[in-house]
Amino acid sequence: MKIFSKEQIYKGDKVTEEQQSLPPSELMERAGLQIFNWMHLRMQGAQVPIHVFCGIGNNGGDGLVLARHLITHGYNVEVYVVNCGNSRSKDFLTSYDKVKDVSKKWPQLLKCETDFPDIHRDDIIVDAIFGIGLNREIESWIKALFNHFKASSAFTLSVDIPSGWFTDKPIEDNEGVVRANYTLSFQSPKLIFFLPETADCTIQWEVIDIGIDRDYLMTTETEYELISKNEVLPMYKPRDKYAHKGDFGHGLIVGGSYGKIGAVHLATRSVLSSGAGLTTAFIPKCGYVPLQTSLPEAMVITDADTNKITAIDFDIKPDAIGIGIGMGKFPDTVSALKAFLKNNKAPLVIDADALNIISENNDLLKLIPENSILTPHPKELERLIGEWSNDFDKLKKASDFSTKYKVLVIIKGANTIIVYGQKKFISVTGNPGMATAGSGDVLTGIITGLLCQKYNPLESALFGVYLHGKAGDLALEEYGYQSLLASHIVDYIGEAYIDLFKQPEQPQQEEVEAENS
Ligand SMILES: NC(=O)C1=CN([C@@H]2O[C@H](COP(=O)(O)OP(=O)(O)OC[C@H]3O[C@@H](n4cnc5c(N)ncnc54)[C@H](O)[C@@H]3O)[C@@H](O)[C@H]2O)[C@@H](O)CC1
Ligand SMILES: Nc1ncnc2c1ncn2[C@@H]1O[C@H](COP(=O)(O)OP(=O)(O)O)[C@@H](O)[C@H]1O
Ligand SMILES: [K+]
Repeated sequence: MKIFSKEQIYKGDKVTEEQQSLPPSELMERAGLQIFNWMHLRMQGAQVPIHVFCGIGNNGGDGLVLARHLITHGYNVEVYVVNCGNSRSKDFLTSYDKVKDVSKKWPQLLKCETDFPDIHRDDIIVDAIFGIGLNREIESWIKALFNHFKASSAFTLSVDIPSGWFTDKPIEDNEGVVRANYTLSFQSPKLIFFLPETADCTIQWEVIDIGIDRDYLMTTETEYELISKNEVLPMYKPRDKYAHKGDFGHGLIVGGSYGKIGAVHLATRSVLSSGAGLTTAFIPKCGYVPLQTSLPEAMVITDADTNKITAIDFDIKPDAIGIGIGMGKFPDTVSALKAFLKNNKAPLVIDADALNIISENNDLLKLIPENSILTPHPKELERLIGEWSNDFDKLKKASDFSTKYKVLVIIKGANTIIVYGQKKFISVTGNPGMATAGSGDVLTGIITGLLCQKYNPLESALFGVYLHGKAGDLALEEYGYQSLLASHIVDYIGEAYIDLFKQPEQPQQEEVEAENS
């Protein structure tokens, strides 16, 4: 699903109005009606007090359309206009007049703190004060209004975007914003729903379709895209009945040191479980017996050294290599990585200590093959690209890094972001149960396994991050947040593949008949 920028949304409105020859404020009518339908479906006429707070731009206009429908359907509604200036939008004024057609009560004008209404914790707040048009700091009395919402603990439904948040830059005052329980976002979600510093703007969100021109939506390239099942399903490569293991490539995991052979086990098993035909681990000698015993499907090649990697020599021809897991940064290992990068021709997934070594030896960056996949967690990313001032700055720096060195950067986190030059993909699979030792090693293994099977680097990164998160989500159902282990994620890679082809559950015929009767 594409995430449109504010500028693209405004352009989409214009194109739609032209293409569909819409009368003025028709899109606002659609927006307000859709929000009403959403509420009506859930509230079924319940007389809970609903406080609709409207700004004076089009977001406020949407709020007024909603309020009008709530009033005509007999809901218990109070409408307020948050008077923060004189530049009321044309469509706002049209909606304002229409509210007066259906109610004798004028919307209450709020101008300062003494005007604030009482809000009970069981009431509902609709926040239609600022939308994507917010363009400057908010006055302090409006921030006080936002705090009044918060203090009430009432359920807060935000229209399009919680008020006070910008679509493309951080907020300056952490207190001067609305934090919504639910946000109904028009046509596409907002980027801020997915970034660590801003995701608490809303607990849940949903996209509302207001019929923006389909061609425009299809043909407009966006900087950000959400990745879920719909996006990865077309990448899946089905298996031919007569396929043999030679068709699915040979994956190599290079890593491990004394006490960290388990990490290699997890990654190697993930290469196998994601579908590679053959898999080899290159490790120090100390890992030979444990790995051969615990993972009979894998082959093992050892370094000359017992405890660490000192020279990455092998006589196999891997189709993809995942390197860095549990490897340490011993001087001999640093030299081994340098020598390896100079000679290597295979596609790479670079993780953990290999990333840390590269961060400390910038001259190695130019040795990384084009389209290699780097999988840093935030601390490793900082070592690579330097400090950032906020999430937007982080994404810009990561994009510049990806463009400069022609590599893919996977920023791991609650919502993992795959950076491919200036384009960014956000994966929404995964859960906090995966914040556990070794889960990153599993991701490296999965992506290496996909590269082996001739998924191209971008597909491997997107599909790999999706499968990893999905396997974690499925494993969660069995183990719960606390007991989920990285090896459980590996166990569920197969279920994650199978789930690709499961349809959402359809209601049984009897249920449909009961609903219709
Ligand atoms: N395709 C879409 O997504 C559509 C969006 N619509 C709505 O239109 C909204 C955008 O409308 P607008 O562009 O009018 O913008 P907003 O309604 O977000 O607000 C802009 C108004 O607030 C003022 N303002 C901005 N920052 C302020 C501040 N800090 N303090 C006081 N006043 C401030 C502006 O001068 C302007 O008058 C969307 O968020 C959405 O709710 C719909 O009405 C139609 C279709
Ligand atoms: N709260 C979370 N929600 C979703 N995924 C998470 C969360 N915390 C961690 N993960 C995922 O778990 C993995 C952790 O990787 P990493 O930090 O490298 O762990 P390790 O080094 O222990 O293997 C990443 O893929 C990350 O996206
Ligand atoms: K809003």
